[in-house]
Amino acid sequence: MLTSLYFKYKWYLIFTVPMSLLLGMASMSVIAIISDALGNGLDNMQYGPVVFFCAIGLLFLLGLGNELLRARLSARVSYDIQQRMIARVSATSLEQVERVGLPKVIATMTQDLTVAVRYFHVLPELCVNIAIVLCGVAFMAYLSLPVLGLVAACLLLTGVVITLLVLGTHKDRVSIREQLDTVMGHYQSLVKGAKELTLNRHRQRYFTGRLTGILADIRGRTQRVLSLLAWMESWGQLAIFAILGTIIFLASHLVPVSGEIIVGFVITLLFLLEPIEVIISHLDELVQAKVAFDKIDKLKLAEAIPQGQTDLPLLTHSQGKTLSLHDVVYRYEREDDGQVKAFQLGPLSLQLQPGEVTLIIGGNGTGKSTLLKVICGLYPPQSGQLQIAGQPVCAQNMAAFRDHFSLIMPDFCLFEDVLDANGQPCEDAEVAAMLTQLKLDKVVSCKNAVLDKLELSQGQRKRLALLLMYFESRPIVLLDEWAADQDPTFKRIFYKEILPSLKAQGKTVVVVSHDERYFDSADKVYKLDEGRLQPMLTKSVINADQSLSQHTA
Ligand SMILES: Nc1ncnc2c1ncn2[C@@H]1O[C@H](COP(=O)(O)OP(=O)(O)OP(=O)(O)O)[C@@H](O)[C@H]1O
Repeated sequence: MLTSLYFKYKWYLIFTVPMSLLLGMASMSVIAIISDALGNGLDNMQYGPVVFFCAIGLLFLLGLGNELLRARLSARVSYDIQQRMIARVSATSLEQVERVGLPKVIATMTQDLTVAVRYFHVLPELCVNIAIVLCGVAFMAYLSLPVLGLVAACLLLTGVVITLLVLGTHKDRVSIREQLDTVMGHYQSLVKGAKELTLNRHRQRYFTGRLTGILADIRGRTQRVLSLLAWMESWGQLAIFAILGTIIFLASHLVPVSGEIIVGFVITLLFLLEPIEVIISHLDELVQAKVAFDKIDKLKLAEAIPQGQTDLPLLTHSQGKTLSLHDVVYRYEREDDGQVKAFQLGPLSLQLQPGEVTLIIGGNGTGKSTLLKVICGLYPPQSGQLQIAGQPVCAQNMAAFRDHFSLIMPDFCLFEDVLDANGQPCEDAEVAAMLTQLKLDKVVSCKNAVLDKLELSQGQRKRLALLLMYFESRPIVLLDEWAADQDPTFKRIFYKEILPSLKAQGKTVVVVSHDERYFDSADKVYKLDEGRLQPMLTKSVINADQSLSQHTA
């Protein structure tokens, strides 16, 4: 990401270099005038007050221009980095987000972005201060090359020590940042597991003990980093004062030099004290920002939403087009203590028709949820093929393919905005009517297409998810154990009214369920066993079979 930002903002950065040099030269010209006045006395000085005020006027304009440029660059980069991150997280496959894990993504979105944004704020200021120091060195070279030789030797030594100290902080900075991912995960558990931890003090002690152990390690490393920074700053100050002492007390004994030149050196070095301190502190910020950029890159987020997506025809009942899976395989693989643990779904083939309700049953961990994610393209199959209306689904048309689906999983996320099929806000009156049908009108209302309350019971939240799905109006509906949290009355309404209504609208409906009582609501029932799919006979088929055989007898 850092390289692409350099590239995008190259003109700002390139422009910063001459601006910084001009600013450095203007600063030095002011110092030269002051040193001339102090060294030669007011009667013998070469430059008058007019030159001085012109020089500080130029310094003001260049300084202001540079700060305005920096503010513009910094604000733009900050906006750009955050927008890129949102686009990249949205474009990243579910598989990759699951592989990385929520704590790492959150740590990066909150911690790394803030630090990374500072990089382009600090870089121009670093440039300016380096330019000032270089101009200061050039001015000192003009005053006396032999004395500069003394100064340069001390400055070089200081620079080497400071660089070594900065590099010394890098390892600890990386380690602190790595541990922050774990801390973020623990913070989540602390909030999510508040009930369990409050009820079990042993677990709470064990848990907080582990967390504080990590925090103690971070504390130790932070202390080491801050100590190194303190060394750096003190060393920088000491070096400047040592150089001043060398010039004042030793220079005239070592090389032939006048009092005015010594005054010039002293004033320049005192002036350079602040730029040198700024450079030292900014070097540390750059190290931190580099660690943050590396961390962002490590998430392996997608670069952007893939371009050149082709559209697929939406499935409708009248077209009678089918969604089919042909010898599809999806495999999870995880390494545990050097052993590869895997779960494989398929190879399986399945045909889903508009206006049909298909029920998937099976024990825990047999692959039902995985199958739904494969059907809707959240997990692209590793082999085999998905087809819709006879058209193969591939990477290029995957986004258009996913537009066919509404999915409600047990860990669904409820959004407060009610949007229609085109992503536009829905009419409040229509939403209110639907809330009444779902028996939610007493607890939730909708204003400007925004639901006013999401803190509800799990069964009620699932009804709201159904409401959002209804307005999205997608042709294929996938419901994973939706009815599991409903009371008996609403369970019956779901199987006997809602599913038939979806069917009548020509939707392709796939329901994962353990509700044996309602298997006859489905047109087809399949059982998953260890990732293998087997068709089952439904009651309605059995009844139809029986009545047919009675009729023929
Ligand atoms: N993200 C993942 N990474 C690795 N393995 C996973 C992942 N998600 C699920 N699995 C494994 O895949 C298998 C099938 O999981 P899945 O969630 O599809 O089962 P399920 O039939 O829906 O179970 P349940 O009825 O309990 O919801 C399980 O053995 C599970 O451990």
